[in-house]
Amino acid sequence: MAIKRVLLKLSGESLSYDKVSISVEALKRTVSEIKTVAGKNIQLAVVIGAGNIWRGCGKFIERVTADKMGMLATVMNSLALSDALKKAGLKTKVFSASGVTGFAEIFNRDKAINALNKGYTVVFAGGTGNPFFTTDTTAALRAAEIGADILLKATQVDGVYSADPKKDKNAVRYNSLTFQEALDKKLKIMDQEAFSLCRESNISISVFDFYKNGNLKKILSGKKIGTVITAGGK
Ligand SMILES: Nc1ncnc2c1ncn2[C@@H]1O[C@H](COP(=O)(O)OP(=O)(O)O)[C@@H](O)[C@H]1O
Ligand SMILES: O=c1ccn([C@@H]2O[C@H](COP(=O)(O)OP(=O)(O)O)[C@@H](O)[C@H]2O)c(=O)[nH]1
Repeated sequence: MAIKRVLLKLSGESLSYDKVSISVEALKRTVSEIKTVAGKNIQLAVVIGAGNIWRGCGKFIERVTADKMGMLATVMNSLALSDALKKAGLKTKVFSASGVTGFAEIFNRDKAINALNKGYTVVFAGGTGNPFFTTDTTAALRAAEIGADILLKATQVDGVYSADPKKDKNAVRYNSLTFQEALDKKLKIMDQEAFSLCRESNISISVFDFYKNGNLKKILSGKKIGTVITAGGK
């Protein structure tokens, strides 16, 4: 099946080189990767996390409040990304899960699909709007809502392994997996909720190393890199 509508999940660290802020150089690099695919027969929606701004707060601040801060931080990242994409010549729209009057339009599925059909790169901010969730689950949710053909999970590792490859040097990489296998093996590359949602909506997930230049384009050109997680067998 030809891929037309894509949900790209970026972690907040894709906008940062020091893991604690937004850096212009990291932002520019992320934008240049997105620019190689957006608008070229591909409808692109992006969910961006906020690990760069938020990580660590949870230890000091009560969970629900910390989660609200995390969601607000995704709004900041989304505004930064959207603005940088505009500077690079793309049309963009930001939709936020919760009302942030004056900053971004509130999420509306029909409006988001309409914008994608008109060639806008759409950025979904504010997570799901609820604490106790992550932006991985947000990505799966929005992918299902907009009827995305695939969810691309951009990470610092080159696929899904039998264990976290940053912690276990004996971890083995999978080329492909089923959702059932990912759930049964409790693979921590994404939340179990995200796997379940994608399985229900039959949306494949591709986990790939976003930090190698050209990988995003390669995946959308059909090159087999990273790990693909699907409903079907290996
Ligand atoms: N089974 C696994 N396979 C691959 N990565 C895993 C696995 N379990 C945990 N991880 C970790 O999950 C991380 C993905 O975290 P995330 O914050 O979403 O993206 P990023 O890679 O940008 O930090 C990887 O960097 C990796 O260290
Ligand atoms: O629906 C959501 C999405 C996000 N968050 C909060 O926002 C933080 C930032 O998102 P995430 O950790 O997914 O960012 P990433 O690791 O992708 O940069 C999360 O940890 C949560 O605290 C939340 O409460 N609900």
